[in-house]
Amino acid sequence: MNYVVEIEPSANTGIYLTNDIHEGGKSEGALLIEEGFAELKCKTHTSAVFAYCGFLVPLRDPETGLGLNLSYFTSLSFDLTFDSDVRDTVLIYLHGEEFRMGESRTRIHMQPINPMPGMAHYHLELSDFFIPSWWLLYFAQDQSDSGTNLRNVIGLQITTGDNRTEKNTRLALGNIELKGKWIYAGQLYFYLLLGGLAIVLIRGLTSAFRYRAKYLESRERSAELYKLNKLLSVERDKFENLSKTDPLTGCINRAGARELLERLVCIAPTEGPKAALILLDIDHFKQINDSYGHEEGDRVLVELAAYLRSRSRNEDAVVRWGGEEFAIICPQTSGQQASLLAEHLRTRLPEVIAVQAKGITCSFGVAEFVGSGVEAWFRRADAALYQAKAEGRHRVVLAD
Ligand SMILES: Nc1nc2c(ncn2[C@@H]2O[C@H](COP(=O)(O)OP(=O)(O)OP(=O)(O)O)[C@@H](O)[C@H]2O)c(=O)[nH]1
Repeated sequence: MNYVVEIEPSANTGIYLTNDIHEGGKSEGALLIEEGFAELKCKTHTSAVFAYCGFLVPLRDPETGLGLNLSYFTSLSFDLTFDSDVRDTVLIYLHGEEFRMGESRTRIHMQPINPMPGMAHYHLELSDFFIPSWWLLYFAQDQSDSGTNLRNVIGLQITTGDNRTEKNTRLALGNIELKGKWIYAGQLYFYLLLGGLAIVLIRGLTSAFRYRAKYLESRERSAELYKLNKLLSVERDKFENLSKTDPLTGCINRAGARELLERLVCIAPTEGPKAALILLDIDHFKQINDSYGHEEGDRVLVELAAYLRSRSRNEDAVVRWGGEEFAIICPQTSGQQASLLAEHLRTRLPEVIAVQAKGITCSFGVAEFVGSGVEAWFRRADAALYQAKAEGRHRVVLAD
């Protein structure tokens, strides 16, 4: 992007005449300033000093009041009319004010042009300005002091040139234009680099946020899945338990009992009896159903189951074996001990309210596990029960 400073000669521009009088010369000049141009008529006289006349255009930054920083400027252009008795150059100077070793001085930058007679537009690259050899000779302090410095340019000077004969010259200066860049290439690259880094950073952050959001989403989903699995496993356990529970009485059913018995007989041998099995069957239950109805029969079953559970030990398992038949699995119990428990249950049966009124009795078959498998164990208990029924019911029979 270009930045332009335009100067139109006028009374306000502050253009003034310079000539060699100050250095001891004799050249004469007359300056006329009109709106839009400044005219200089000059008669140069040879003398001991370099003879010249010229314009000096002050350059000031209106905001700071200092000279112009032309470091970022690229060109100087102006309209100039040239008339002279002789062929001559015109010298263009830029005066840079600077401080060195605590002292103020003016660094001169210069570029000659070779004007054609009459009016022409001149365009000069600022990079073509150089420090004249006379300035280096008289003012430069060392080698490092020979470069240009356009950071604080306080004046533009346009003077008659190198032809040292006596001459009459007319110079008319029109519009002056200084063109520059808002930022110079180095800065532009720096800002571009900065912009690039910012884009990379923003992209990185955006990706990081996106990945974090995904991570959080997947974590949330995992948590949901975990909860669902837990729920399913609870439901599965519930169904598994249900499949091993009798829905009417809440006792373990035959499937559950079978699993329990298998586990029991597999336990490593312990001292003393391993287990005993009590089978009990309600006597003439069919008649209960027939007399009081099936629902009342169910109530008897439910209350009897509760009675059996309340009278057996914690480690015993009460099983609804099927229909009106129950089993009690008693770990680490001998046949004798189980018979006593069965006897106890038989005699206390009237405690069951639903049973008492109907004069219900039960028959019991008891068998201790003797080490020849669950089926054989069960058959022995069943045979004892059959015997109890056959011998008149309402009794306990212990298998051999
Ligand atoms: N209310 C009810 N009755 C059942 C249930 N399961 C089986 N029963 C009944 O139990 C009775 C069993 O009758 P039987 O096998 O003849 O035996 P019993 O009448 O008890 O005679 P004994 O066992 O020889 O003393 C049948 O009438 C079945 O309908 C049940 O869940 N509820």
